[in-house]
Amino acid sequence: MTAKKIKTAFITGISGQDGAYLSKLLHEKDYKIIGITRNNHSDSLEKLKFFKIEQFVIMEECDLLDISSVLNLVKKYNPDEIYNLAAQSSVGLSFKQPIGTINFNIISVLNLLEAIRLVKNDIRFYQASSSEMFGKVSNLPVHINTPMHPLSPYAISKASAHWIVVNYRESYSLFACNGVLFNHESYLRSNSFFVKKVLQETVKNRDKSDWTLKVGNIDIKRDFGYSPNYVQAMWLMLQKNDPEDFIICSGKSITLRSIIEYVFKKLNVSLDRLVIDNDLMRPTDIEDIYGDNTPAKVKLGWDYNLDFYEVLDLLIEEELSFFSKSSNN
Ligand SMILES: C[C@H]1O[C@H](OP(=O)(O)OP(=O)(O)OC[C@H]2O[C@@H](n3cnc4c(=O)[nH]c(N)nc43)[C@H](O)[C@@H]2O)[C@@H](O)[C@@H](O)C1=O
Repeated sequence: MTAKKIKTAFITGISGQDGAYLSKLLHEKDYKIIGITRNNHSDSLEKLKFFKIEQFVIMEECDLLDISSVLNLVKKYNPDEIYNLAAQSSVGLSFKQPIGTINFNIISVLNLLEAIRLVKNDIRFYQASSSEMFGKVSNLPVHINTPMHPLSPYAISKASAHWIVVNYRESYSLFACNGVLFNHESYLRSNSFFVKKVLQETVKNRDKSDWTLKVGNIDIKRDFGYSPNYVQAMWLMLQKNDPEDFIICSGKSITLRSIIEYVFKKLNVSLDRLVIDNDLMRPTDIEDIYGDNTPAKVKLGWDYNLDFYEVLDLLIEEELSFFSKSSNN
């Protein structure tokens, strides 16, 4: 009997929410995981520590804007798969730092694809593409071929990176594909994002008499899902016989206001605590967006049927439980 080959995977952006859930998944599948971060600070390991898997990940510091560093790393480990999750991922920040966002989110992808092309062209490449690139859509649900009208520097950077991946696939026959993920949340989401901010602030401050929740435009709609399930789709995409781009979403949009109302009601918080702050509004924002996940379900066998209110129930429970643990310490 031949021994099963251990696969090696690079995960760029391993310190984020998806990096942690994907590491957990690949660890369960016996991968050798190389985690790539911009700087090897101890806080890069925080989310891996949450799952107690930090000792199973080899961490490497690498500036993805520097092609020599990327080439050296690919030569050193000869990975089978690269999951590119690294990005300046905040849409809001991209309005303040458009050049940095566009520069990093495009050149890092080009460098990784060039390294694959030059060093080992059978490495399978996953790009974290984003629903933001569709922007101002006139027909819903969004499909993979829906025309793009990006509404932010972040969205422009993700649209460019998306087409670079398609171009490398078509020009050099690389196994490179885009997972176009819609908003997806979890306990490990950074608190600069809307859902985590609402949950964390409300759980932490609900008993304080002078606390208010300040938010921007909440009369818009988004298609929200659950991160642990979305990273499964990333892995499934790289196990297919042929590379293909997929929309990964729940298929339904809900208003941000309804999320706040739901969380406040569950936690017995009065809506008087809600304050709309114009400083938190973006120059442009998507009014409503949701996608069609049928191809992912049919062709990848991706299983997703969660309603976002079910996800919220789970997240509220987790937030309450970790908050009470941290207050008791
Ligand atoms: C798919 C996409 O998903 C994420 O991008 P995002 O949609 O910008 O995520 P968010 O949670 O920051 O905003 C969601 C919505 O909520 C509105 N909003 C209102 N009030 C606040 C507020 O107070 N804070 C924030 N952050 N947003 C607010 C805000 O204007 C926006 O319409 C990233 O993963 C990104 O990398 C990605 O690819």
